[in-house]
Amino acid sequence: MTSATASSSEHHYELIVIGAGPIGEVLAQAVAAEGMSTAIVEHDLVGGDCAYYACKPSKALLHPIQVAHESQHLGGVQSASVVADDLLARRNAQVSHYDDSAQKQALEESGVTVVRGHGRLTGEKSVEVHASDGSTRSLQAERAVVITTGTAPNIPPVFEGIPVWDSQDATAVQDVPPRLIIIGGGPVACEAASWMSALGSKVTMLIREGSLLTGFEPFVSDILTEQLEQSGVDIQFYTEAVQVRRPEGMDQGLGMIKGGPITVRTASASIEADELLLATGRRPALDSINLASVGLSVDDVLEERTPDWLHALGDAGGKHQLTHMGKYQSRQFAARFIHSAEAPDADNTDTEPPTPQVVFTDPQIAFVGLSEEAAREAGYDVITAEANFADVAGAALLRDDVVGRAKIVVDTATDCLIGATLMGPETAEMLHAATIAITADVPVSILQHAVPAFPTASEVWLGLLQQVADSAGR
Ligand SMILES: Cc1cc2nc3c(=O)[nH]c(=O)nc-3n(C[C@H](O)[C@H](O)[C@H](O)COP(=O)(O)OP(=O)(O)OC[C@H]3O[C@@H](n4cnc5c(N)ncnc54)[C@H](O)[C@@H]3O)c2cc1C
Ligand SMILES: NC(=O)c1ccc[n+]([C@@H]2O[C@H](COP(=O)([O-])OP(=O)(O)OC[C@H]3O[C@@H](n4cnc5c(N)ncnc54)[C@H](O)[C@@H]3O)[C@@H](O)[C@H]2O)c1
Repeated sequence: MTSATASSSEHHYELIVIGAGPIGEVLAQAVAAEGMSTAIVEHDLVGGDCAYYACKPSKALLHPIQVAHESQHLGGVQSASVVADDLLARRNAQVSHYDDSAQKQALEESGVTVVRGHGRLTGEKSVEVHASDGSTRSLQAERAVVITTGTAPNIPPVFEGIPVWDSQDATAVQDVPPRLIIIGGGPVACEAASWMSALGSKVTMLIREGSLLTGFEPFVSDILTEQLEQSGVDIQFYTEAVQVRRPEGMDQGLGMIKGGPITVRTASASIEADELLLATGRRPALDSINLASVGLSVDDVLEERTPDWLHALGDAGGKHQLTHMGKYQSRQFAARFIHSAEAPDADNTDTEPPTPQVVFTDPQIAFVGLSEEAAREAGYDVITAEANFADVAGAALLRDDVVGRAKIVVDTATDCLIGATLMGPETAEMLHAATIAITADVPVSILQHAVPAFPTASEVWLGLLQQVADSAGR
């Protein structure tokens, strides 16, 4: 067992982690649990964006909305409706009213030293922490420094300098704007359109491309567009902002409307709203950690041209922007760090596991592995199968009017699943079956003997697997 050593001006740890989001926390806790001295540096809330400004508050808002929707499509119950103030109160409770003391305490109880302040590199294995009270603390790593600083929003040039909402404001919404423009069609835009519309905003989505959720199976966009439009969202594809004006813009705090009306001019129209949410993606937050002090650029980190002692994991590493995938990276890294005397490579895994993702819209969109298009682009020869959830007895019992579709992608060379999309009722909880099938390389001929219980939505697998068997001539 080793412990932190401190001289009057410098504190030594085996591992220093910059950024206490879920990825940094998982790594620091795993290493500290082995008795290795570990410090984690955080300049905002311990728990990171995920806990306070992203995953947790967004799902805290979306789940009651989903329950209300379901009850409106279920005979035999008096349907529930969303009560805006109560919904925001639930969100506040789920983010502990933006108080991280319990999360900080949990980290400290697991043996991690939490250092509050902005961390930046000052040289090899050296980190300087600037606290909000103006004090500075120097930390020295014996073995490694890991950057887990998450992401910062992408701001297209036309929006630069104009006060508007980013995803943090949307998840922390306090003031509900009567009219909201959302720029973008990714998961942030689609989920935020769902909760802002349920809270009472008239939402207009402006999307540069011709679909929502690019990269997912094409039917996902078709179904989701119809569902969002039915709930009152106006969706305009192939539409880009060319000019933006907000004469009385001012930042009034997180989740508050940032001033007077905002006007967006597109190629064909001018649209006015009370707020605008930029959901145009996020990039690794590597700009303010002084990489130059160790002779590195942002690209060096993203392309893994870093010295042995320096690594970036989670969103900051640039491979995924999903909590569960970052936490997986942390567990893998921690195992190698604990068992090797040297600092391990960040990416020393034999194979990259399939990536699952759930977008918590109504219906839920659960996706793992490769879409058909991505599989073909990667050179696979594939068989695909599709089925509607409305044709599955177990799904039809969950909701009176079932909307949704499932698709699987099978590699003909191995007869194994390489991708699955389940868009329908309660599919978030069904996804792991597909993830296990892909990870374990279970052939379709075996999967056909995994019998789903009746009457559940999982019976969708029966039709999908039979179609693949038929196509393969079995
Ligand atoms: C609205 C929204 C909803 C999302 N929903 C989901 C979801 O449902 N499921 C999912 O898997 N993913 C979701 N994501 C993505 C998910 O939030 C990220 O993948 C996840 O937060 C990454 O964790 P992280 O630890 O890498 O970074 P973060 O959670 O961003 O944490 C990084 C931490 O580092 C701190 N930090 C940064 N720089 C410094 C510095 N120099 N010094 C000290 N501290 C620093 C930050 O303050 C922050 O606390 C969502 C994202 C958004 C925007
Ligand atoms: N449930 C979930 O798993 C979940 C929920 C929210 C966010 N996330 C993750 O967080 C990350 C950020 O999400 P996101 O939706 O912001 O990013 P994204 O990259 O998935 O989508 C960004 C959208 O903005 C558009 N865009 C980008 N630049 C633009 C520009 N200059 N002008 C107009 N449009 C532009 C893109 O075309 C796209 O539609 C993603 O990796 C996402 O997977 C996950």
